[in-house]
Amino acid sequence: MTGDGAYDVVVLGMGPGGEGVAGRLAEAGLGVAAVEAGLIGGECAYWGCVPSKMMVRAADLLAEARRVPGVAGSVRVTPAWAPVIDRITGEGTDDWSDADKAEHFESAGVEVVRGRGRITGPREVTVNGRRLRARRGIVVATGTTPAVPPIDGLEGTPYWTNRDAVVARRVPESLIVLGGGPVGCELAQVFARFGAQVTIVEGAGRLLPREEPEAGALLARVFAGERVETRIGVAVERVRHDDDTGFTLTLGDGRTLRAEHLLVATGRDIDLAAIGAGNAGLDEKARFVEVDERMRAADGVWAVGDVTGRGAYTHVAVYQGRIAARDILGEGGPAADYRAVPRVTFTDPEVGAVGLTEREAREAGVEVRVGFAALGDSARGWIHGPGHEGLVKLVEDARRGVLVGATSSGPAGGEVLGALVVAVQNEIPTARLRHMMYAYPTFHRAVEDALETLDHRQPDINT
Ligand SMILES: Cc1cc2nc3c(=O)[nH]c(=O)nc-3n(C[C@H](O)[C@H](O)[C@H](O)COP(=O)(O)OP(=O)(O)OC[C@H]3O[C@@H](n4cnc5c(N)ncnc54)[C@H](O)[C@@H]3O)c2cc1C
Ligand SMILES: NC(=O)c1ccc[n+]([C@@H]2O[C@H](COP(=O)([O-])OP(=O)(O)OC[C@H]3O[C@@H](n4cnc5c(N)ncnc54)[C@H](O)[C@@H]3O)[C@@H](O)[C@H]2O)c1
Repeated sequence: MTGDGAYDVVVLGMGPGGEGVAGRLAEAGLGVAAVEAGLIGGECAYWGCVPSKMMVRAADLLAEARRVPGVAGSVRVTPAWAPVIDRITGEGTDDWSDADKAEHFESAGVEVVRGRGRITGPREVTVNGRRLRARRGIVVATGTTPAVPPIDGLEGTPYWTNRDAVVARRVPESLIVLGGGPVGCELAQVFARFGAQVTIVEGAGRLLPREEPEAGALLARVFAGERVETRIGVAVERVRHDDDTGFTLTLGDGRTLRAEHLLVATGRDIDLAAIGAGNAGLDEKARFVEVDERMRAADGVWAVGDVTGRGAYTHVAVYQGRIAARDILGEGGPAADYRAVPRVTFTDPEVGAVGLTEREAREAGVEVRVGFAALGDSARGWIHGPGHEGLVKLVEDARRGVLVGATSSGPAGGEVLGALVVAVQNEIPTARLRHMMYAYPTFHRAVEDALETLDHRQPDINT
């Protein structure tokens, strides 16, 4: 707090976005109040990325062990859920305690204010009746909550969201997953690999509908091989639950599905009215907080993270947090650039993607040329054997000769993506990418194979 009883900045919400801003500003000597209604670390640390990726890691180990026969002998695989949930409870989330994080921020000079904050005026946030004034401004970093579709009968049933899935003490015998986006696909495969009979119901025409169709099709094929059923392009009309039979879903095609549990993974909600956004001059009815390239949303208001709608990923929140902090400190530096937002769905195979899909590029008027390689056809894919499913797809702006998007799916799809992010972000000419060496026999050599299929123009390596 500064001498006049005000802070320099009030950060509302301490997920990955808010944490970054608060820490950086306090380090620079500003008086910072950080308001958190739940746990410092937000969705990512306690109910999202960290616990779900611990589950994914465990499930991947089981899958690898099951690939031993025919390649390296035999193993007996006996899945056990207790070590997974123990690891999440202990090492992963400290039993859902943020005491260490709070201490870290307090000792760095941030005043942590517990409670649900509401913007009550320009440069003012009220928490439990206490008014916090901010001389420079407020940073809105309030994230999202699970979206629950208005399906007849769903409300009031004991359905799961990601918050329930990551604390489940046992694996259900059967699970319906509503929504085949990243949350639905990752968790469906985890529970299936631990023995649940899983069915995904996805309203759109394919799994991961925001990604390339080839990626969704690949995942559906792999899931079919693991006995994960997928119902694509179908609506759920009604949900019923009773304690004996569990959940019964009536689908638009008249069929019914039954399972012990239902996981709702149909996206995320943002409620700007609930945080009093209108009192700071923001549009409370908007879907997201509109920000400029410096994360400014209004006079004395910055916003970072999921609430800005620029990609619901931790790395986006952290990136934006750095830019907002620099702006608040008057440090300048590069503005936000979203041409190469990387995204990885941690299924097996992983689905990594960056920039535009082929369709998005065409819709943006780009003269598109596409390159493609199947991982199974590559030397490494063949050597790898079971579990080698994957692909690389490149989207080139043919006029400029640069990549504007790429997808990399495979056992290390997210890691291979790194090179493609560098290429898209830095507009490295595809002619140059063709004349690099790609270590043999890596998965990333499939990028070279995909480049080969773009076309066979005489490359000009001096461009
Ligand atoms: C199951 C799952 C898995 C995911 N996996 C990944 C992944 O592998 N990689 C990845 O990049 N992203 C992943 N994500 C997305 C990632 O979790 C989010 O993008 C990230 O948490 C966004 O950070 P944030 O700071 O914007 O918001 P959040 O993490 O949502 O944090 C917002 C914070 O604000 C607090 N808050 C809200 N309103 C108020 C208020 N009025 N007053 C005080 N405090 C308030 C909340 O309690 C919360 O702590 C995953 C998400 C889910 C659900
Ligand atoms: N690995 C990662 O980086 C990772 C992992 C999980 C989540 N996330 C982030 O969290 C956010 C939320 O993930 P998500 O998967 O919940 O959301 P999403 O919006 O990405 O996907 C939700 C899916 O549910 C479908 N759907 C919506 N309503 C439906 C209905 N009534 N019936 C059937 N299907 C329906 C949609 O078509 C969509 O495919 C994502 O935007 C993602 O960025 C990231």
